[in-house]
Amino acid sequence: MTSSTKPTDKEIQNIFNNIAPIYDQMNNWLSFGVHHVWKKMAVKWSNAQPHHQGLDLCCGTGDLTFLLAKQITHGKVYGVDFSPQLLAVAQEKQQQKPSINNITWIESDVLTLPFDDNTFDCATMGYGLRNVVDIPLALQEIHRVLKPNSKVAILDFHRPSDSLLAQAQRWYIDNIVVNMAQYFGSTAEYAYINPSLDRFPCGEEQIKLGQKAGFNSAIHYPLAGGIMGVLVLTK
Ligand SMILES: C/C(=C\Cc1cc(O)c2ccccc2c1O)CCC[C@H](C)CCC[C@H](C)CCCC(C)C
Ligand SMILES: C[S@@+](CC[C@H](N)C(=O)[O-])C[C@H]1O[C@@H](n2cnc3c(N)ncnc32)[C@H](O)[C@@H]1O
Repeated sequence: MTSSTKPTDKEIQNIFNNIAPIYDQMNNWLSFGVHHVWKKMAVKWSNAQPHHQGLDLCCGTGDLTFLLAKQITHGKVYGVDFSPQLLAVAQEKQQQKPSINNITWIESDVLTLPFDDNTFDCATMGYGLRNVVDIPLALQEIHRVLKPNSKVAILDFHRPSDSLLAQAQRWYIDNIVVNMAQYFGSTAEYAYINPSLDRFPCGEEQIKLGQKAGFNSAIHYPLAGGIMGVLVLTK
């Protein structure tokens, strides 16, 4: 895989399996802990309520799944990911959280979700949409499994419209992020972020894709000056 070619499903899976042991620590260091705030905002925008059935797509090590589960005190939450190594970290983390007992972890590709139509009252996806090999299909699947009027909040990197900030973001990822990853022997895995962001549709395009997938409402909220964003889709 060269940095400009789009990786296959298997290559994406390998990237995340490889970085499982350092994934959480790197996110905390690189974002100075701020990714937890962005994740809380995504849960709020998903409109999760105590009796809901919730779904966290591309759940990885489960940060968003745990936040959803805290909000959904009387319902069930499903965390879905195709990386067994990241799911294992999520399950280890759950053992340190005995009060959270409403999560089911599922190893699956989010492009073929193992759920019936109209199952979920709310959903989240953190840093997943940019990584799936077929974004329109992922949005169609989310639309299929959500109940009518339910929301999904999709958090991901975004290129800011301010060109100086966009350059600073690119520099930060190519230098700080990749150099820190090099220390752990994971250069290639983190060097993949910038090209994946170059290919990722901007907020306006994401809104159109959401509408095309059948959602009644689509809003994109820029975060931190537009270096991140949350796409909120309502079925
Ligand atoms: C939450 C973070 C990363 C998630 C993440 C997403 C991916 O798609 C990956 C793919 C492959 C490997 C790893 C990942 C991955 O970890 C961390 C976000 C950190 C960002 C670089 C944002 C940092 C913002 C800071 C507040 C600094 C701002 C710097 C400025 C723009 C100069
Ligand atoms: C950057 S991580 C995000 C993890 C977590 N949601 C978070 O916010 O920290 C991206 C995740 O998407 C998962 N992923 C990518 N494509 C997927 C697919 N087609 N099906 C299931 N999981 C996928 C990866 O395994 C990885 O766990």
